[in-house]
Amino acid sequence: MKLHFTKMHGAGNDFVVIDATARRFQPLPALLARLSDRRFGVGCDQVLVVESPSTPDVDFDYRIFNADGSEVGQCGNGSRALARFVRERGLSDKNVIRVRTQTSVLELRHVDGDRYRVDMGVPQLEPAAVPFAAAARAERYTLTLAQGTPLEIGVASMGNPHAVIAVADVDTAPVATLGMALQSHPAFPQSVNVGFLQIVDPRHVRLRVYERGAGETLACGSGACAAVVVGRLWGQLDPVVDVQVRGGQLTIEWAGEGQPVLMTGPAVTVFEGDIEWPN
Ligand SMILES: N[C@H](CCC[C@H](N)C(=O)O)C(=O)O
Repeated sequence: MKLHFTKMHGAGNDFVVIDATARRFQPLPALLARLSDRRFGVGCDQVLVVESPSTPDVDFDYRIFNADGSEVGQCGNGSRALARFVRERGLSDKNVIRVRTQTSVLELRHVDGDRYRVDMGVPQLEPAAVPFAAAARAERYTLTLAQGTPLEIGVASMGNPHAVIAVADVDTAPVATLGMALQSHPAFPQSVNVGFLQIVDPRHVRLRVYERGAGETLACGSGACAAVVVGRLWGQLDPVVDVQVRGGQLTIEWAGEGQPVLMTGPAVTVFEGDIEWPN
């Protein structure tokens, strides 16, 4: 069987996108590995599957699989890629489309050129909703790492779990070391995406993210949203922030508690292809 796919990226966070609106896609582990593996397969951070809606309140269902095969409930950069994918393939004639993931309903729209805008929903800040083991909600938590080092973090969910660490310089931050340490920390029962946030000024930040199930990516949309939410809760960021990531730039807007986070950024189609796969 020939499986058609589209290779896309959002600020360097890259995806293999499958149109499963007309034909069901079976997310077999070996097939996901073939699509994700950068040497033995196509290669991407996440595989995105677009399906016909399971409920009338949305236009599409949207499944997200990390490079390690784990299925998750949010992918911000991926949602912009999905908006472009739907537009380019004429899967909808609407200007604003609603998509459902395992954990969220998102609203997507084309802005201009390569730029798309996503309503990422209201961030969840209660520890149990992340999930994160803490007695009560706080703006800052202190975790003790294996070697006894205390670490101060912010925590938020955008439909997927995020920890945010303030650093003086993202270029020298111990992204992989601390990222892996937090991902295996018992306080995060479903692991976590770990953001390293350098605040340049209240309107400009730099960010690197060590993602759950993918390692460090060149951009993480939900990570950029979580970092701005935490930075605003710390009283250090404006309502509109430009987030410089290694693969480009995202603009994140958050008016405050109880309000949705809006993310604007690029989505690019790189190429299309087919792989042979036994059906
Ligand atoms: N790259 C994605 C995040 C994927 C989420 C995944 N790493 C997880 O939650 O496990 C983004 O732009 O939001």
